[in-house]
Amino acid sequence: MLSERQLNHVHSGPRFMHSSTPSPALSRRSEALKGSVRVPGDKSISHRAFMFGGLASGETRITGLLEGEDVLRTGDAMKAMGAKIARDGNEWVVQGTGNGCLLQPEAPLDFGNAGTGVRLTMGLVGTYDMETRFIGDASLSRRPMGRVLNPLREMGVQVVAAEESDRLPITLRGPQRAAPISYRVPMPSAQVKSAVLIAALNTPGITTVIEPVMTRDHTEKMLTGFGASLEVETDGEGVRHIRIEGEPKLTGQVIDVPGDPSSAGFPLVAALIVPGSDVVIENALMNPTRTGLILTLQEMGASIEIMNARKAGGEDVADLRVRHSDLKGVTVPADRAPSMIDEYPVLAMAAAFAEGETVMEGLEELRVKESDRLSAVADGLKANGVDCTEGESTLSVRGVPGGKGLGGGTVATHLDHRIAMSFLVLGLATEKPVTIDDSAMIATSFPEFMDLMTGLGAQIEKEAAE
Ligand SMILES: O=C(O)C1=C[C@@H](OP(=O)(O)O)[C@@H](O)[C@H](O)C1
Ligand SMILES: C=C(OP(=O)(O)O)C(=O)O
Repeated sequence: MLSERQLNHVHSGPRFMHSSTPSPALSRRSEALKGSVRVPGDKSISHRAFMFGGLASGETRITGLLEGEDVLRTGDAMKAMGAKIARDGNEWVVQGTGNGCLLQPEAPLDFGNAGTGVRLTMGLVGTYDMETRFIGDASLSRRPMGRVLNPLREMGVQVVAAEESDRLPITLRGPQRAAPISYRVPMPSAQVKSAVLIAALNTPGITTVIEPVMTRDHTEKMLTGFGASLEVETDGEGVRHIRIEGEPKLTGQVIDVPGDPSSAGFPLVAALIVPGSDVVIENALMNPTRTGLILTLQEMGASIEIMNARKAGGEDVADLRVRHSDLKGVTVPADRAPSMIDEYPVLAMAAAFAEGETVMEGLEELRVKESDRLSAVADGLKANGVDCTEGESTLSVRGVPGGKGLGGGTVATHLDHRIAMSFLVLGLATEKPVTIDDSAMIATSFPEFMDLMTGLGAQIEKEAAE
């Protein structure tokens, strides 16, 4: 069910702002978690489903869409540029404008907290001969946008206005005819790769994106599904060369969005750390660019059974049976980071209960997420008695199996949904409760989080604000 806040969002467009009153929450040591759950649809695929559906000719029908605030804002942006989007029972129905036919929005596009939404949409509209203004909340306005603006500048896009160091609010003005480029992505980022590939949709000729380290490949797969001509070649060094032909005809599709493996990480880690737990998470996306958390937890000794592995809509999916496990610390190599980039906060919670030390390497990208996640995790762990060390791009956590003496602290979430959910998971197995200063941002990616977790037996409650 959509909340009133979400319905307003989709039906009347602009605009709620995150409430200025924080909504603290608390979790406490819980009895065994039991049951079977379905996590909401994958956020990355949901953003792209609205975006490509809104651009394609004809109708796109989407089931399993994540109805989180981030995705709904992408839907609003597509509507502001001419797409028609409506919910019809369990489906979302999108009538696209046709590739190359987006309209100039009348008001700034407000992406709230969503990095994916704003960065991919900058690619989408940057090459249009029109002016578009992008805004976001305090968290998004602190995040770097130069990583997307730089390749767009090479394609002929003008950055008419931006805050210092290419931060939001930003106004783009596209050229009459964009120039195709060959662009080597300087950091492992699916958002940057995707922004350039999407910009190529309104650019004549062949655009090439060179990706030294493979990141999630939803843009490549989905654009191909919508009819774009896209070729991927991996060279002897494992570097991917992605070539896309400009100005393709895109045609509406039927999309079934699988469960978000990043959201699955929360009930999954909760089941591992709460004694006696036995939980099934159904229909989780198992795309190999997204499964780093499962691999790492298995190396730590986690009991995660992958059941009913199958294909759905061109993606691997499976059900995961997770049972409480005695975990041991491991070293997580830097090259695994792209396949679990959003999962480090919740991995750190598992590490807090593992025997010995867990060392996570190659975490520099965590500093530019909704918050500086490296600091936010380290500070929250310390506030709850967990011994850890924050390096420039590393985090080491020394766990306490059983959680004795842990908890009792309040965590600053810095407008970051994953920090909020991770620490609520921590408190399910610490001796003392864990409090978070604000749970409101959970609605950006996992609106059902509280109900789903309490349904499994987790003791999580909202607290009255001070
Ligand atoms: O392309 C995407 O859908 C995403 C890419 C990742 O960001 P980066 O590209 O910044 O690594 C990830 O953190 C984000 O949650 C979703
Ligand atoms: C980093 C995330 O999202 P985004 O970059 O879209 O804000 C996330 O969901 O963890």
